[in-house]
Amino acid sequence: MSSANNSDFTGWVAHDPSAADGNMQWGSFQPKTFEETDIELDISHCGVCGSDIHTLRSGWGPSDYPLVVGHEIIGKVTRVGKDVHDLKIGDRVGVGAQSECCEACKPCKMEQESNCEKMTMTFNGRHSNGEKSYGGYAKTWRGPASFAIPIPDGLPSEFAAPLMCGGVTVYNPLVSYGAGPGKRVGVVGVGGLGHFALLFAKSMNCDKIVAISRSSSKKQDALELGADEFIATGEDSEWMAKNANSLDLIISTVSGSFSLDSYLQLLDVNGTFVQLGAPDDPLPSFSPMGLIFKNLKIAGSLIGTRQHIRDMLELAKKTNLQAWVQVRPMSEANQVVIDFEKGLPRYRYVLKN
Ligand SMILES: NC(=O)c1ccc[n+]([C@@H]2O[C@H](COP(=O)([O-])OP(=O)(O)OC[C@H]3O[C@@H](n4cnc5c(N)ncnc54)[C@H](O)[C@@H]3O)[C@@H](O)[C@H]2O)c1
Ligand SMILES: [Zn+2]
Repeated sequence: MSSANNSDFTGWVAHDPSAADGNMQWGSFQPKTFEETDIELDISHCGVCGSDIHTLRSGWGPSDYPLVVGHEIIGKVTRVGKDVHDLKIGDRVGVGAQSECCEACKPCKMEQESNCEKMTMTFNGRHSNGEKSYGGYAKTWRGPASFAIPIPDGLPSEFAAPLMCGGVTVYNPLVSYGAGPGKRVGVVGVGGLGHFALLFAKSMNCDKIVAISRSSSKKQDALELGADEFIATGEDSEWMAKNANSLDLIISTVSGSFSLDSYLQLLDVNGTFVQLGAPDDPLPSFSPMGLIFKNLKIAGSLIGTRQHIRDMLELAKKTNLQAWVQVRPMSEANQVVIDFEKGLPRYRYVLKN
């Protein structure tokens, strides 16, 4: 690993889509200009999210290379701009998938800033000053203090890191769609987001939690994570009929293509299907009949607000949430990306400096 000059930061730089095959280069990159509303972090941990991989391979359209991914960042504050009043050097904070908002658009005024019309994504985005945003597969992070959330004492950094994106992305729709007593919740896709959805649905005391996966290889894990039942869609051709009308809310974390029709059959009257996974390609068409006859709703949801993050961190601390993380050295990031693509994480890799 070579050292960088004073003005540059050092991290895993992706130069083209081959980065997703484990071809990121350790080297220097130019962070945004330091402004008085900014902080710098000495990064201790960064979770590995499916969105990192989509972006590395330009799956959502051409990425803005060179880039540094990673938006589940935990670090200690090492520098504070003059206009930052609520953070100080030494504080332990987290930065998730969003690192800036405009404060002026309709969603921002509704305190729904995670849907800001001009939002800055933590990597592969642009700050309000026009400069590129760089993520957490690095030594140092620089950006606005306004999206750095203090981590409650007692919550380990390796658990806090993946909560910053993976955790809040499922926490938001679970809360927004009333997960809790009286609700039967299905979770499709038992990966990073999915495992958090099972853990949180359990801590919210839902009536029934059902994990839905293609094979039964994760059945035992899902039951330990809080599922009451498990459906292996690839192993039982009768799964839709057997489980029809059995759920009120489905949280789909599926990152690839899937048939919406089949999952809608599992919803009971007035049920809601929330899509969180963001496949590279559009989904196959579906029949509106399934929606119409049961008054179903299809929703999407993007990460969560700062208040969601704060509330979630408190819940995680209060319930002693045990995320299933595998801590790997930052130096192994390329191998970690390869392993992620193979579907090996159980259930979230966290890079540690
Ligand atoms: N909406 C948001 O704000 C938001 C935030 C973070 C991540 N995401 C997206 O969510 C998705 C999941 O992210 P992750 O970090 O949990 O990834 P992950 O790879 O850990 O989990 C995805 C899971 O879906 C499973 N899966 C894939 N295709 C499937 C199918 N057809 N049927 C059933 N299961 C299937 C995979 O095996 C895997 O277990 C990604 O697309 C990511 O970009 C969205
Ligand atoms: Zn993410």
